[in-house]
Amino acid sequence: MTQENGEICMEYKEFSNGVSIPMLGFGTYKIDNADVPAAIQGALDAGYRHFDCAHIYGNEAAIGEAFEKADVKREDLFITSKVWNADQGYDKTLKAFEQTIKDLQMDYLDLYLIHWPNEEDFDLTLDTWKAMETLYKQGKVKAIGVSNFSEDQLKKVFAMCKVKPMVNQIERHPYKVQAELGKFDEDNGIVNEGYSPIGHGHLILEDETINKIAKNHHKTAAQVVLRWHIDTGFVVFPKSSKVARVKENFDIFDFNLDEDEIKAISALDQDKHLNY
Ligand SMILES: NC(=O)C1=CN([C@@H]2O[C@H](COP(=O)(O)OP(=O)(O)OC[C@H]3O[C@@H](n4cnc5c(N)ncnc54)[C@H](OP(=O)(O)O)[C@@H]3O)[C@@H](O)[C@H]2O)C=CC1
Ligand SMILES: O=C1CO[C@H](CO)[C@@H](O)[C@@H]1O
Repeated sequence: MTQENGEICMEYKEFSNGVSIPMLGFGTYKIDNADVPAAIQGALDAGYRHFDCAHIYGNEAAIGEAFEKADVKREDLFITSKVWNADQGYDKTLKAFEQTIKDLQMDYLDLYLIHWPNEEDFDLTLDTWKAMETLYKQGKVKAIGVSNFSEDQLKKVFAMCKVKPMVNQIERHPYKVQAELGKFDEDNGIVNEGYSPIGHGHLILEDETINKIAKNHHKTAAQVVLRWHIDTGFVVFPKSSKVARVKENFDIFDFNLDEDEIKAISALDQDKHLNY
């Protein structure tokens, strides 16, 4: 669905509880505190309203400060954060959440995620999920989900949960298409989010096939890759500290890829991890 939001053109995806998320957001990993004010203002000016944050990124307080100073209403923003590995467990998660909303200067989050599963002690992760459910029931978060979870780990959550995860945020780009897990998520009513959507700045933007398609559309390789994500149902949030790129990455709502182009990009899959 495309919506005209004043001047802003955006596509949205709906969670199983009816809450909708803008399919294009802004990633905040590796944005230095000193660069946060300009980055957040630049992203707002370009039209972004969805911001992907995390306690471990070390910049939530600076991001909160930037929103406080910006001319934007809280209800117009979609804010995600994630509970870090060291904060897993029921009580620690509730405490970590309070720290995150204090840093962000907000009284609720739109989406809260478990950042990583604990593979050695998955019971701890299941306790963490119980805390996510508590936050959801208390109305402190509009939606809850996970990140970096496999199909097996999701099945273990399904077996104990009262509220199913609404999101799985996973590494995803043309060299790591995640077809199987993406389909599993979709079949189970979980919205897919793709992190490092342009390969964390590695390789993807030099790819010959992608550049050929980009040339045909008079678009850049980054724009074509972001369009591919959205056309294949993934929510994305590229990061850039450069104003021109922040704008370029948002300028993807005036074209679509045809079926052959989508197939050609998906065929580039090498199951290659690029988030290094
Ligand atoms: N859940 C998880 O475990 C993880 C979640 N994430 C989330 O995903 C977000 C995005 O992923 P990230 O790893 O940052 O990688 P991205 O795929 O967004 O790539 C970011 C890199 O690409 C460069 N770049 C951005 N736009 C362009 C462009 N148009 N042309 C050329 N280069 C460009 C940036 O450089 P420059 O800034 O210099 O422009 C930066 O080096 C993160 O910020 C974070 O919010 C990321 C990793 C793990
Ligand atoms: O989101 C991410 C980026 O930062 C973290 C580490 O600092 C990663 O582990 C994580 O996946």
